[in-house]
Amino acid sequence: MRMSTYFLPTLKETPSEAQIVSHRLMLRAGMIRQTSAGIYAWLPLGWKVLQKVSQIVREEQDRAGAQELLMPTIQSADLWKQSGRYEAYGKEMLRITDRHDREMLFGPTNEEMITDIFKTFVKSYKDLPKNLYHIQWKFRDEVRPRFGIMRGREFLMKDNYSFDLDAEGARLSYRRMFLAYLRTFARMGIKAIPMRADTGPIGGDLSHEFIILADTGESQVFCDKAWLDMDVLADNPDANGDLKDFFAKYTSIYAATEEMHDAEKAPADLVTARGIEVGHIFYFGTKYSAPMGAVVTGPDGQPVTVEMGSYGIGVSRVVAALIEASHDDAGIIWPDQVAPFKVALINLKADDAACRTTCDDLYARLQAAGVEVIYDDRSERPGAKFADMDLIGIPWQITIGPRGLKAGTVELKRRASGEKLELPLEEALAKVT
Ligand SMILES: Nc1ncnc2c1ncn2[C@@H]1O[C@H](COS(=O)(=O)NC(=O)[C@@H](N)CS)[C@@H](O)[C@H]1O
Repeated sequence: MRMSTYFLPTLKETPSEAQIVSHRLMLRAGMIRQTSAGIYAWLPLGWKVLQKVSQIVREEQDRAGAQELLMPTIQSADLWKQSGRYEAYGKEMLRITDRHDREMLFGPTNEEMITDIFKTFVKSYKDLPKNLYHIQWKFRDEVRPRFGIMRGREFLMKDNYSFDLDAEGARLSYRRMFLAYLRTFARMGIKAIPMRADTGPIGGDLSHEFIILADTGESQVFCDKAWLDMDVLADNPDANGDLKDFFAKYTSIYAATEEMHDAEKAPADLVTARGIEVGHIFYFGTKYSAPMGAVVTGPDGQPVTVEMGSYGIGVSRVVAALIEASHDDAGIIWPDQVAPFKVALINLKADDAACRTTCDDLYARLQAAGVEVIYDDRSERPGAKFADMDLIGIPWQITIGPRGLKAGTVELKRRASGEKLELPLEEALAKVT
């Protein structure tokens, strides 16, 4: 992508309405545009990151045996009347009446809808377990949307729903999702700590929130210092096993949200911090399958009400949480795994023929090698180019200028460390491909 044509409306000033760093940087980096309270358009740079985050979520769901589908955003109120949540959900639910005066709503979550779909088609225990997910926009009419997309009203969520014959099976599904969540966030280059949590309006009696430690987090959390050095990707339990040892290990290291914190049980090495909830998983048994009649024929021929759980990740919130966890005064520092581009190619002198030819060739070679590159070919001052690339957080910068060309070198900079190397173009190319 060439900066001279890219729709990237970066801002020089810090928007006054932005109170936390991720909101400020997402606006300044031209990633989002508020269209109304708590509702945002995702501009090209932001959309690229959102898709990368979604793809890692998708890969780990598929790896855990979940199956992707897509449910609509608009739902019939009838489903919510069956489960008894229509009134209980309260003002956060956006209620709509269609032209035939049918009561509809913009879905804040999909337990009822997925249970209705499941029960229509699954009649026998032989078809269990099932774990179905989608990545879909949700609407929650938050009384005070704030912090940009961190607490929005329309937001992107990956939500799973598991169906099992009995509680033991449902707890295995829960452990499989627990592993998938630890892997998902670790693959994005962030540390999300699973904490025993309250179940709230979703319900049930077993629940964990996955919390990223960040000074601007909305929740107060407590955890054993051991969590800070944990490398879950080094742990590779047999995903087809019962995961009991794995689950016991990671739930025995103290971590609790404020509601669940118990000072008596806290370890000596206790970390108290602010946290951002990026995921929340629940086991809630027959809370929805009973009132909605999701029943299968059991092994003995008798009817069995299926046992369920649901598992959510705030995909759009993760983008903001990534920035909260990884930025500096110059701007965003994207982990390689989710960066919108891998290389920023900066031409210091756009009107210098030799620089332009060398940059155009390198741009073509990087693209041919499948490297995602953003090429600053504008006639801007060098300082403005460096500032923009630092702001939008591209992991590698390759800078080409007249002096370097004469010396036969380019400058390669690693955004995260700030380390700069002067080296031959071929060596720089080798480092980023
Ligand atoms: N207003 C919001 N803005 C952005 N993300 C949100 C918002 N509300 C919730 N989320 C994200 O969505 C995740 C799941 O939401 S939840 O309410 O905890 N769980 C559910 O809705 C379950 N149905 C999971 S399938 C949260 O962990 C959080 O990361």
